Amino acid sequence: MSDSFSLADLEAIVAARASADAGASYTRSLLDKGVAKCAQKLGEEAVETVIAAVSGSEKDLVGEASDLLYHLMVVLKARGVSLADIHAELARRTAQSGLAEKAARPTA
Ligand SMILES: N=c1c2ncn([C@@H]3O[C@H](COP(=O)(O)OP(=O)(O)OP(=O)(O)O)[C@@H](O)[C@H]3O)c2ncn1[C@@H]1O[C@H](COP(=O)(O)O)[C@@H](O)[C@H]1O
Repeated sequence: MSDSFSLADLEAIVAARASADAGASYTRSLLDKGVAKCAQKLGEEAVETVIAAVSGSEKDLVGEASDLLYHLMVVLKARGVSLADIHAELARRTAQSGLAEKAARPTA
């Protein structure tokens, strides 16, 4: 299972749980609170991931990064953005290196 588990599987789980009973699903209860609450949780998990990256163990980082990706999938669901949208944007960016993109930005 874990060898083949992907973000697409997590996206499908989040989509399925969005219509589950709120009392039986953390995902549904979070979505019911609205996008601002989902985004707040994403921000908290991002900070916890940063702390784990700087001073936690590898196990801590794996755990916090997993929480972060789950909460990102919930926020994308709350906003109606699909993983396919993200894949398309990432694919578009492969045409240019990050450094070239940074250099081409208009100066403020
Ligand atoms: N991957 C996850 C996942 N990662 C983290 N979490 C939950 O995210 C929450 C965040 O952790 P916190 O310590 O901030 O929790 P908390 O303080 O209780 O949260 P709040 O009360 O502030 O919302 C915890 O309750 C975790 O269990 C997740 N909940 C669900 N999933 C996936 O979603 C599936 C469906 O879950 P349900 O929607 O609950 O059925 C699960 O089988 C998993 O595959």
